[in-house]
Amino acid sequence: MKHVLVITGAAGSGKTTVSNYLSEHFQIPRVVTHTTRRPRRGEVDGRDYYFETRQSMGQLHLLERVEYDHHLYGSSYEGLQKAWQDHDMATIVLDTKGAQTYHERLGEQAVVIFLTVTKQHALVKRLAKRGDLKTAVKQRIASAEYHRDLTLPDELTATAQVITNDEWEHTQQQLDELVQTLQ
Ligand SMILES: Nc1ncnc2c1ncn2[C@@H]1O[C@H](COP(=O)(O)OP(=O)(O)OP(=O)(O)O)[C@@H](O)[C@H]1O
Ligand SMILES: Nc1nc2c(ncn2[C@@H]2O[C@H](COP(=O)(O)O)[C@@H](O)[C@H]2O)c(=O)[nH]1
Repeated sequence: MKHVLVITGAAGSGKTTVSNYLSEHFQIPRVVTHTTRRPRRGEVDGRDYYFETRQSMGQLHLLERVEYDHHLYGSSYEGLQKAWQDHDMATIVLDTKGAQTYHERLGEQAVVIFLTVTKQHALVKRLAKRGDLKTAVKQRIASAEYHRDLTLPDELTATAQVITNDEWEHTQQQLDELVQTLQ
């Protein structure tokens, strides 16, 4: 059975870091999603996201679409099929609303990983350390979506793999174990 590892959690919890690790160490491809937000420093169109306008976003054939911190984000079934073409596993980085949609639509094929940290203030520190502009961090942590994504939705508590990403070595160990069980 093909699987998609749906990596979710609050901003700064380490979703992209986890996806990059799985790509580098296990060659698991990431589904590139679409957004109307502007690229951050170093982000590349087609690698990190497909950067869209509201108009071009409206023309896409999407599996799900959300509004997060005043911007649109969406992922397509075609993107998932493309990642699955040569691999039995793929990753996708989503907010918790998107993670619920994948759980509902794909059932057991969607393995949800919810990332959290013990101390919430670590998230803000990590966003600043990543180089995000102060104003962008302020806006992000003031958003309703940021607060919502600090908690795993009730619908996912029975099935999601919860990883407390305080110490990277421990996170890595849990990811290695998870990948082994799915291979
Ligand atoms: N266990 C960890 N310990 C310390 N720093 C970490 C850890 N995991 C990730 N980071 C760092 O935290 C920052 C945020 O990580 P990342 O970009 O992966 O978060 P994210 O959940 O994808 O955030 P966003 O939703 O805002 O895109 C990065 O600079 C990353 O290197
Ligand atoms: N439901 C979806 N969520 C998505 C998608 N692509 C990214 N995301 C999530 O949005 C927030 C904000 O991302 P950022 O890159 O601006 O920090 C974050 O939680 C992402 O995981 C998507 O296609 N659908």
